Amino acid sequence: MAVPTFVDRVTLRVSAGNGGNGVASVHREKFKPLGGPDGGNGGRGGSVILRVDPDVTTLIDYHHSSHRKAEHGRQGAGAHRNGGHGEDLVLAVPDGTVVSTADGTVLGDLVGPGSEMIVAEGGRGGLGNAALASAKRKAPGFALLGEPGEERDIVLELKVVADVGLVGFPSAGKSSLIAALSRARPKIADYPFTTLVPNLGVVSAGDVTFTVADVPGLIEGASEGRGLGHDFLRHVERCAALVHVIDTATMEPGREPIADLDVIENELARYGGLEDRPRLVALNKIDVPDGQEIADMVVADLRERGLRVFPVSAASRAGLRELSFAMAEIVSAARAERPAAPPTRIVIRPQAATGSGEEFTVKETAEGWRVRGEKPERWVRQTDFSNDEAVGFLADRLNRLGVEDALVKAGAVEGDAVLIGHPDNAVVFDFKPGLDAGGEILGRRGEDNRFEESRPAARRRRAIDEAFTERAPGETRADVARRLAEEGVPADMIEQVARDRGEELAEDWWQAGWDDYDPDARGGAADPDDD
Ligand SMILES: Nc1nc2c(ncn2[C@@H]2O[C@H](COP(=O)(O)OP(=O)(O)OP(=O)(O)O)[C@@H](O)[C@H]2O)c(=O)[nH]1
Ligand SMILES: [Mg+2]
Repeated sequence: MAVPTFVDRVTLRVSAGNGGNGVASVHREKFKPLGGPDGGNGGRGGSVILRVDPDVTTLIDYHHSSHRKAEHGRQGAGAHRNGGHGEDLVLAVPDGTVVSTADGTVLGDLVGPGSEMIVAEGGRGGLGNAALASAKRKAPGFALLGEPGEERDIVLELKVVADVGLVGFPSAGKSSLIAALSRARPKIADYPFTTLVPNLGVVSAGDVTFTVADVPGLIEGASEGRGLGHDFLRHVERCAALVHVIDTATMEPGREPIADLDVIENELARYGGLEDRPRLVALNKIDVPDGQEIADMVVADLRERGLRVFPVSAASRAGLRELSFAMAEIVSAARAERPAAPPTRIVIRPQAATGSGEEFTVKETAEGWRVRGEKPERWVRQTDFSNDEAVGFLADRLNRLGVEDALVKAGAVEGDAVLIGHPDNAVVFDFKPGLDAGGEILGRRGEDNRFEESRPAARRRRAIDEAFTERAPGETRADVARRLAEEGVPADMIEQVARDRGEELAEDWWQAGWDDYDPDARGGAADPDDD
């Protein structure tokens, strides 16, 4: 298999899996008509993860298929069964992949085999009603929805992390050498700056396999950014060893091998930080008669400087074997000396929607009061708005966070629109402040969602009365009473309505089926987001 064209930049859409929904279920058993809530939690959605794989050298796969999705989490079920997690999608990327947003913000730089980065986090699973139970809300008749997985566009860019960097003047034959040593097929031409982005070749010599980067040509002043200097030097920085590629056959005035070497070394020195890299010298183009002559003239001088020098020809392949084995040697030495850096692990956390470190913000807009914040927005996503109790639970959560207080303080009055979330997909509520500070506030536009303390007593009595009247076949009065109690209706109110209707409720009507269920044993912490 030929190494494909080097691809060093690609835009990719990544979609994490949605979290599974939690489930509302009540334990039922023969002779125990009413058990505790036993709805399991939804599973977490799979995340999309980038991981450096040393066997991958290009980003070409992502050109062919540029939208990648992880698996969704599965729903919870009764009997405390939690839904399975969605499988993470792990995408193999080359060492040195830089990840950024479409607008150029760098999110991370993956260097070192095994380094990884979560680029889209799977949605959390929703809690089932078992997990939502508390002393106050003994058997919630609702569960939380799973959250959608993250989705974003990312730009992957390969910044070479090669074992060996080839450095030299433009047209010295760096790309030609890479092509001769490996299966890489970079562009080769007889004009300077043919190579604009680094090429990477995989070279084997004996039992050592290593990567060689062919990078843009270097000229005097490169350390100050002349030519493609800076780009070039940034790539070289990541190489463990350097090979000077020197053109022995150049006709340009003022150019000769030792002067060329000095110019390049001077630029490397001015860029800094490269002093410790071992170096080799390849005197290229000895197939040209003049080139061979010049090489013979300078070899001794260069060796006197303590350099290992290899007269070679990318064209005739003369000297390439010796050069590649010398490269393998210094690569092995460098690897032995510098154990691989521990892999990095980066997680892109979504930006806090408020950007202020506060839990939420309230702003007045033309459409109404806009509430932004990680928690309020997540809670809204988790809410099943077709379930009154679930909406009530949301209202409680928002209250405890202080959203109502903040709205009142900001000047919101009853009937104002309140929008929670991003302008594109906000949920709109009518503001309806509670009578006391701790009272609940929010219902969805046009609905009164609560079946708890908020309802006027008369309406609640009517609802209880209805529940008794509409008793299902086989359901006893005690069953109805227990169901209502589970829904949070105060026991004395149920008893009162039952008495008014002339229904007889046994003394211990509220006990049956509860023996295996102790909400307080769960610490009564119904809301995992409450500290
Ligand atoms: N005769 C001969 N020509 C060579 C040899 N190696 C490279 N060349 C020629 O030199 C020219 C430049 O080669 P490249 O490999 O593109 O040089 P480069 O160093 O990658 O150049 P830039 O990418 O511009 O920095 C091309 O015309 C090659 O054919 C060689 O060993 N012998
Ligand atoms: Mg080149």
